[in-house]
Amino acid sequence: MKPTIVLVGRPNVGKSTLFNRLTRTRDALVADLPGLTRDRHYGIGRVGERDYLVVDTAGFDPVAKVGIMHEMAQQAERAIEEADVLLFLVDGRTGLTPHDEQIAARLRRSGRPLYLVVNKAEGLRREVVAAEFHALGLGAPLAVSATHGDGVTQLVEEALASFPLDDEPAEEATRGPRIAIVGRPNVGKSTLINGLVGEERVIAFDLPGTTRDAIEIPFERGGRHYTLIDTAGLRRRGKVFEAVEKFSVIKTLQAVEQANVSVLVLDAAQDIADQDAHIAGFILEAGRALVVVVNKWDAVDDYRRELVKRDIERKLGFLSFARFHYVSALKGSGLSAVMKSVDAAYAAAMANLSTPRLTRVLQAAVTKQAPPRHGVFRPKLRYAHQGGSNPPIVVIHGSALEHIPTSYTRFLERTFIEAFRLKGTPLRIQFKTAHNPYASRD
Ligand SMILES: Nc1nc2c(ncn2[C@@H]2O[C@H](COP(=O)(O)OP(=O)(O)OP(=O)(O)O)[C@@H](O)[C@H]2O)c(=O)[nH]1
Ligand SMILES: Nc1nc2c(ncn2[C@@H]2O[C@H](COP(=O)(O)OP(=O)(O)OP(=O)(O)O)[C@@H](O)[C@H]2O)c(=O)[nH]1
Repeated sequence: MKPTIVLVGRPNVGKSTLFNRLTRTRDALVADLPGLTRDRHYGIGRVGERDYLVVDTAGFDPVAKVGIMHEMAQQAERAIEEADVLLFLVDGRTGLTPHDEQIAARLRRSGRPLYLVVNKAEGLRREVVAAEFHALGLGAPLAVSATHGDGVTQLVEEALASFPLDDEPAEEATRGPRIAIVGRPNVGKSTLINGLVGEERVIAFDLPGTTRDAIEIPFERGGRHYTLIDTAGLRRRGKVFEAVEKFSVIKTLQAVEQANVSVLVLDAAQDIADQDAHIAGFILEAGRALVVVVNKWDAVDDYRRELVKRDIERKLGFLSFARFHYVSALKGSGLSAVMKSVDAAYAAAMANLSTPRLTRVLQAAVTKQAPPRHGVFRPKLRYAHQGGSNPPIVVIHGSALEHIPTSYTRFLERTFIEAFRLKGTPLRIQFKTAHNPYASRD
């Protein structure tokens, strides 16, 4: 499982700037998708060999007792409790403040691994920085500059040193698709899980009370094996599952990461909210196969149904790669079709794409529509092979490929998805340019 880094600190110390730097490598993957707004607080990142989730607790105001600020404060509190590593940011230019000391006291109480990060340290002398912040009693501060990037790689390496590098889920360990059922509070996730699992055979269900890893529930349906990745601490009472924890964004994201297929549950009785879009965006960023379930279809009339469909089109247009189902988890209607789409999305995410066929499809695409010329450069796409699964990665070799515009990359993605019938999964394209400075000129 990818470790979760949580950024905490008073306003203006540079949390968002550090967050952006820590997640930047991933931005390019999901750039320019119509309708997609990135969640500025939750992201995936990679520095060197290290993959991680990163959470920015910006706006964290522990004094708010009601309303949206209170909600945010609660999620921040949860993030602190669920962090694998806390990075406590202070401002090297303004020095230590009483507010820093209050936050430090709160973080110490959490008992989570904690690193003191002195930001805006470009041009500052290490000894000065160390002396100033030593008083916090949090050990030697790590000096960084979020804007310039100084010290950020060392910071990540040091903070994550104790976590194992390899976090690919062991494919052999479970049979069949690993499914994460996600969505904001009250959309009907537990009801859906019961509809899918409750009546069927649950192969083994133990409660590893202390483990912080997501819990897995293997089950069988229609003679096929699946594993459910739990997001809410499910407990079984008789035949039904109950969620015993409140909604947690971090658990949701970790479950998505660990799954092959995410089932995003939406509530037809309510408008699509930012939080729906953010979870959807995260699934896309993680490259996970997706099935969208619009739940509570029984509770809405035809007029509302039309509105919902239009609302989805407008706000979740970037999910057009996924299949949508309009169901009633409560009445159990539409669930078999959901599972069919889960199977199809899983097959697409794990598909083997042969090199000769990929190359043929690539060449046909280029014949149909050549990549645009960029100044004196005309990108040349020569051959393609598969570079990974879940999501499928297509590696394209050629020259001057760095000049290929995003729109053309999207065209290639669509072409591969159609040719290999990969409905339900995002697909990634990586370009590898041969290092011959003349090869690309014509
Ligand atoms: N000199 C310098 N300025 C920085 C650095 N990192 C951030 N800043 C500046 O500090 C200011 C605050 O940065 P933010 O990233 O918005 O701070 P924040 O902690 O997210 O603030 P809130 O969203 O209010 O919690 C901005 O003007 C940044 O440009 C740094 O490494 N060096
Ligand atoms: N009419 C209707 N109500 C439903 C349906 N599915 C769930 N509900 C109701 O919606 C409410 C929330 O359902 P839950 O399954 O607890 O939702 P959840 O997403 O697990 O909620 P959290 O555990 O808070 O995240 C309950 O009152 C359900 O009975 C449905 O298909 N139709």
